[in-house]
Amino acid sequence: MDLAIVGSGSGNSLLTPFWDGKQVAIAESGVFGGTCLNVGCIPTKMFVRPAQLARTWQEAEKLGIQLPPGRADFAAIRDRIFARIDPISAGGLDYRQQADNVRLLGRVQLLDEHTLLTEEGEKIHAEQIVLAAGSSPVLPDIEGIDLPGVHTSDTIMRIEQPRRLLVIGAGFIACEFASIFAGLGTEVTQLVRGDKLLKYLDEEICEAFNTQVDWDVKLHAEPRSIAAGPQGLSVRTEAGTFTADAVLVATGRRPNTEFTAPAGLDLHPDGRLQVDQFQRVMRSGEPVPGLYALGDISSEQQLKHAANHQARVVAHNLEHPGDLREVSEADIPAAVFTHPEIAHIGLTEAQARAEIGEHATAKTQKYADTAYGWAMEDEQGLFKVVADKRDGRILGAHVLGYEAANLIQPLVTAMNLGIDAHTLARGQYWIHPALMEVAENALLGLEVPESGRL
Ligand SMILES: Cc1cc2nc3c(=O)[nH]c(=O)nc-3n(C[C@H](O)[C@H](O)[C@H](O)COP(=O)(O)OP(=O)(O)OC[C@H]3O[C@@H](n4cnc5c(N)ncnc54)[C@H](O)[C@@H]3O)c2cc1C
Ligand SMILES: NC(=O)c1ccc[n+]([C@@H]2O[C@H](COP(=O)([O-])OP(=O)(O)OC[C@H]3O[C@@H](n4cnc5c(N)ncnc54)[C@H](O)[C@@H]3O)[C@@H](O)[C@H]2O)c1
Repeated sequence: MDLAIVGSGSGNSLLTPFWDGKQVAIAESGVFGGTCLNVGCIPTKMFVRPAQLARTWQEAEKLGIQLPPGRADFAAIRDRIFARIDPISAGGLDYRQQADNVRLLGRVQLLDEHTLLTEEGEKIHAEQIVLAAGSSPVLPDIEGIDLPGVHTSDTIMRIEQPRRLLVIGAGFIACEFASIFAGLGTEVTQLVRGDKLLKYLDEEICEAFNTQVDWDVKLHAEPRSIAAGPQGLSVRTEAGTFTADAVLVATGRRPNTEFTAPAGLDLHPDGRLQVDQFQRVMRSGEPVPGLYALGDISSEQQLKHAANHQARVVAHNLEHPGDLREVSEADIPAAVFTHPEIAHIGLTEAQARAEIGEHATAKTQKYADTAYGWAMEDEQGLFKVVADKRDGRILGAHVLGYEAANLIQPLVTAMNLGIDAHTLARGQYWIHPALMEVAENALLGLEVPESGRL
């Protein structure tokens, strides 16, 4: 083989026309297409949109429009989503099966940098290998975790709508599903081990999010056990026992590295593979030529746009071993598609103050204080920018509210392309009275040097 790829998620995008006519193997132990397509970003966001629509009657009422509260047909939504997604996965698999030069394998082990071992005991030799095997949910080791009705993100989207749902965890996945099911009419109780949801956020945004969510949250409620009874599934915690028809466990994801154990590769303390700036996998502190990794198996941020960028770098490096390209060191933005929505990039205000002390400046602009915010009668939205007073360098941006994931993008552009805060604010026209003016106003509120632009 010229190339073997483990994982058909982001790994599947590596097969550019360069590989036509060369011998390639793709190993996939699960559903073709990986997490994002089948059980991750795409189906979740296809549930987020109807959950948002089901909530619009509340905003409409504020503006003088009486709409009936949204009533979701969960089964129809679920079936529509998977009727669209499942054929894409099946089509992707079929396309690879039809290709003369591609061999499809099931679960494999990595024996060394050139050898995979299939479950049937066949050794596959490849000149170059890419490890793109992703990550899997981590489950707490408690009694009842394997009861029917206890789900992870891998299964929760295919169930019948529960009347009551318990969500365990306080991260991205737990919050997004709590928001989806609450929007679609399920009674959601989120059980949180610590004292807040999404604790890694900028403090001000975190506090606003925690006070604005429209489902029930129980803090200091680490699960001890789960039991099935006549009323449903009961989760016992130090804050009491909670009962529902289904339980979602969203307590983190672990990189899938077990299959690489025979090859003795270097791991970070959090379990992901160590890679160098060219995405080459490390062993005994040295990069292994021709062995690459990308995506959740080696990324600090388990995000699809990070995996996609790394896949472009790896695709180049596989094709040009004598002209390796480095992965970008730019800050990676992220969004949490909850109600309210959140987006962020770079340093929080507290992190900036810890790094540069009094040189840090921050400005939070409320959506409510812009013209479009008046039109929306918005009471929730916040747009925060963190910068360095000395040169106006933008260090971070944190947005909470309507369309946060879209509204943050100019700040991502500025940070990635090195545009300072005043130049970003005054170096362009901002359409009036679009909601995007909230970013302009936040930028103009920072204590930063003027760029000379008016
Ligand atoms: C519920 C959920 C929502 C998400 N939402 C977002 C979002 O909105 N935005 C965002 O940016 N990110 C989101 N993510 C994260 C995103 O899905 C992942 O970062 C991304 O899909 C990782 O891609 P990957 O190519 O590394 O791995 P995957 O797409 O997981 O591909 C790895 C594949 O390798 C296979 N595999 C594993 N071991 C072996 C083996 N030994 N042999 C053969 N095959 C093997 C697996 O079956 C899997 O199909 C979400 C994740 C989840 C779970
Ligand atoms: N919109 C997005 O971009 C998006 C959406 C979903 C997932 N993701 C990616 O997937 C990754 C994994 O998401 P996640 O939410 O599973 O992980 P996470 O690490 O963000 O959150 C895990 C949560 O589980 C809690 N927890 C851990 N062990 C526990 C235990 N024993 N009992 C109770 N609580 C426990 C933690 O305190 C934390 O709140 C994210 O880091 C993110 O990169 C991204």
